[in-house]
Amino acid sequence: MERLNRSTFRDVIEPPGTGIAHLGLGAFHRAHEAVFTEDAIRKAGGDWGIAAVAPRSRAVLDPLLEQDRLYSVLTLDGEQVTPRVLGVHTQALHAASAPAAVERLLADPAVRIVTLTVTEKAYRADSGIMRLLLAGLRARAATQAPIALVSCDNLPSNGQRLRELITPELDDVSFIGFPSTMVDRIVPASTDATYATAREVLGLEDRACVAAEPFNAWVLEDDFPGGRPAWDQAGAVITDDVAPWEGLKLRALLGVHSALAYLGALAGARTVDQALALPGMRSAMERFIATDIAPTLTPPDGVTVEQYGRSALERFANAGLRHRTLQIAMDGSQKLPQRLLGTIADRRAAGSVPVYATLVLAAWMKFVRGAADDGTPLPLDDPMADRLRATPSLLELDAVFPPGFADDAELRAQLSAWSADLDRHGVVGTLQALR
Ligand SMILES: NC(=O)c1ccc[n+]([C@@H]2O[C@H](COP(=O)([O-])OP(=O)(O)OC[C@H]3O[C@@H](n4cnc5c(N)ncnc54)[C@H](O)[C@@H]3O)[C@@H](O)[C@H]2O)c1
Ligand SMILES: O=P(O)(O)OC[C@@H](O)[C@@H](O)[C@H](O)[C@H](O)CO
Repeated sequence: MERLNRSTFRDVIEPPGTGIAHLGLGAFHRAHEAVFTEDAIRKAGGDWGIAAVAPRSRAVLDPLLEQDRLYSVLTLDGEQVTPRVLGVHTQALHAASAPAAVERLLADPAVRIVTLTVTEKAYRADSGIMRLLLAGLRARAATQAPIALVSCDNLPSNGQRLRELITPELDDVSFIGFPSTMVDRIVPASTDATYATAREVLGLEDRACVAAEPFNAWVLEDDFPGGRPAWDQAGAVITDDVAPWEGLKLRALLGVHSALAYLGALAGARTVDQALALPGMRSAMERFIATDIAPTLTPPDGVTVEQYGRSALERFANAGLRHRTLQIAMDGSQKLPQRLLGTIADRRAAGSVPVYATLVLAAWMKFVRGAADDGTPLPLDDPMADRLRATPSLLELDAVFPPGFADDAELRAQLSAWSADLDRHGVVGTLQALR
């Protein structure tokens, strides 16, 4: 079968120039920012082509280069597949082997935006990608060409987080904007089944394709000193304050996603939709949202947490996505603080013990121990894996847990009760007893 490229597929955009450097050439960027940006260029023009930077692995970079940087996004709605070929990438670079080229890109005044999807664990001044970003910004200081650094990672106040990371390392940040953003589209890692679907629907071999759900959302603060694509004309929401959206997403969507990942993985569910279909799971998740999460959030005007949570559950039920529970379960030590532990801390401060949230925490603790309910080994893919496995009382890890958790007798009692239930009855037995 022929390969997807600019000769085999001609009806595709070719941006007139590069205005964005993107760090983190993973699945998410290809189905989210790239789609918004291509739509914005189609609607309003602009030299906003994207130079994508793969920090370490060449697994996406090489196929993309072989395909003239074209790839498809396969939108999956149950059994229905809608393909779309994107051509918004003007360059693709490898940071690990060509750091000087990336540094030049970041210093280039024509590039006015740097976006990032580098996962939670890369947000440290000493991570390789941050050091490279800092080197590029130091080189850029010579021209002071205005630029926005836009985190598209699932972190609270992600713009502020970047600002706090970057500011102490540079003499001058006056030419840099740090808008916070809320990004939302479920984009599972591609598998052989994804490549097979692409072959079927495109009639071409596409080794850089990604599959995604129909839903796609982006809320951004407007802090772009060098301008930005007309993302608003492509459906993005530009706001003064992203915090209410962020809180909702982190706790009512991602908190529930992680809950399904840990409870599901323990029960032997391979995918999120399978986890949600376990007996008792949906009603437990509805109660987790209504009883534990909702009281901790002030949602944006016109939205209720329960409504938002119900729509999140509908999205998780999309069987076409086959999003693996073990993928979402990765890096729990980096994800749970913003997805779950904030909810627990807020409920404890209000004098309540959040029963469903502590069940999820007990499930993560059992997951860390490495065996499913039927004894099947579970992998612990986490930058703190060694410390997690070596620590007898996880609540004492202050790199993960907020202060006060370790000494909270009521919280400990609820957690022990759930741990005993999970050990004795497994996830399904525990959930069924809740009904
Ligand atoms: N996939 C989704 O559904 C989704 C949705 C919303 C937000 N996000 C955000 O995007 C991030 C990436 O998701 P993805 O699906 O693209 O994952 P992915 O595994 O496909 O890609 C991860 C990217 O991050 C880079 N990376 C990983 N660890 C790094 C490190 N220590 N230093 C520098 N770079 C590193 C990888 O090289 C890769 O380019 C997530 O962590 C999340 O914050 C993902
Ligand atoms: O991408 P991760 O690994 O940080 O988290 C896995 C999922 O929970 C997450 O990617 C969601 O699918 C996404 O954030 C929905 O917008």
